[in-house]
Amino acid sequence: MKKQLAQVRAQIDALDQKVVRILNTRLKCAQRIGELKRGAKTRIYVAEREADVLRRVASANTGPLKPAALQAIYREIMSAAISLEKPLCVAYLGPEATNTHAAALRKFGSSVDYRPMATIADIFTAVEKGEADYGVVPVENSTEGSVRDSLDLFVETPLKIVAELHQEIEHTLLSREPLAKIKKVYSKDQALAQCRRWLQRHLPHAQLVDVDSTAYGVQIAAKEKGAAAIAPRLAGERYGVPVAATHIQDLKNNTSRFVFLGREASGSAGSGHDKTSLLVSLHHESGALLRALQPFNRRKLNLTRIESRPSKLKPWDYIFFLDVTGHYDDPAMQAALKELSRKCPLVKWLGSYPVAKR
Ligand SMILES: O=C(O)C(=O)C[C@]1(C(=O)O)C=C[C@@H](O)C=C1
Repeated sequence: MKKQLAQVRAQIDALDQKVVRILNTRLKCAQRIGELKRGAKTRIYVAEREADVLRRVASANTGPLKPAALQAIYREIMSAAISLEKPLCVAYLGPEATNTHAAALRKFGSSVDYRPMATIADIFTAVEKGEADYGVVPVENSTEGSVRDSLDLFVETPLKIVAELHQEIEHTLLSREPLAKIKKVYSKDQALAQCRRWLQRHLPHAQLVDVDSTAYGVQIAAKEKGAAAIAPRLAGERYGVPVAATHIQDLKNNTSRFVFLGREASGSAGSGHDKTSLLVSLHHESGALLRALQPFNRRKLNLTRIESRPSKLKPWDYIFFLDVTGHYDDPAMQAALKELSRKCPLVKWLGSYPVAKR
């Protein structure tokens, strides 16, 4: 057995040499692409190309490599490629170890720079001002629905959505105290709401305190007597707060959708499997919403989401967020948008980007 083990390990050693050589050859190609992009002043991160690369390698995979492992490996390879093309900075809702941080790492890998921001509004501002190249914000959750803080910021921002990601969210109660001694639970409003029933059952007398992020709640719970936080388990490890209870979200498969914001929209070619996000306001007349949706329906453009928010300009005046399958530059989408613009006082294109796997 010892001899056989040594033989197979020698085989692995030889293969590793080859893998490293091939990786470096691939990275040299990325460096060349970087030169070309810098010369032409075009985008370094190209979501639609990454989606294409991931599709190609997935279809070449005959196993035993698992699809998720292949995807994670390629995430890191492309992250290394990006960092050789140009140092990129991604702003996320900090401090470290929030769910938004995890989503950012899953999208951009570990070779780019990350910048924690105190609030969701700060993420928009950092990208708008060019202090970060991209920003990541949560937009909706399968248990609690829309993240209002994020949606409202889309009204004013010139930024475009360049990518999306679905991430399963598991909540952990972190505290230095046993359950019986917990008087306050700190977390982001969305996380508190996703654990509402568990909190009623196990901590009915605790005060629930809404703070700017889950990991910020953990920083408070690290210092305050009688305090706990709802956050990712990793945040407990990061800030030295022990686990008091795990899997406390009310629904299994609790998933959040994150979007990535950039100053430049994704390319006109698209990935072939894209989604377009829009913000629309309507005239106050009966049937206005129906008429606004007809241009998509007639062209068989699938409406995957509609969400209303108060316009904040007048009471009972609303704006609508629409997600439609297809790319902004598709002829059918262009025709639908032209028609929509004739019917609505405001149509704002928020971005077109590859549809993420759920
Ligand atoms: O094809 C490009 O535009 C590249 O920069 C290369 C590459 C890759 O490593 O495959 C890296 C970053 C981009 O986001 C997309 C793809």
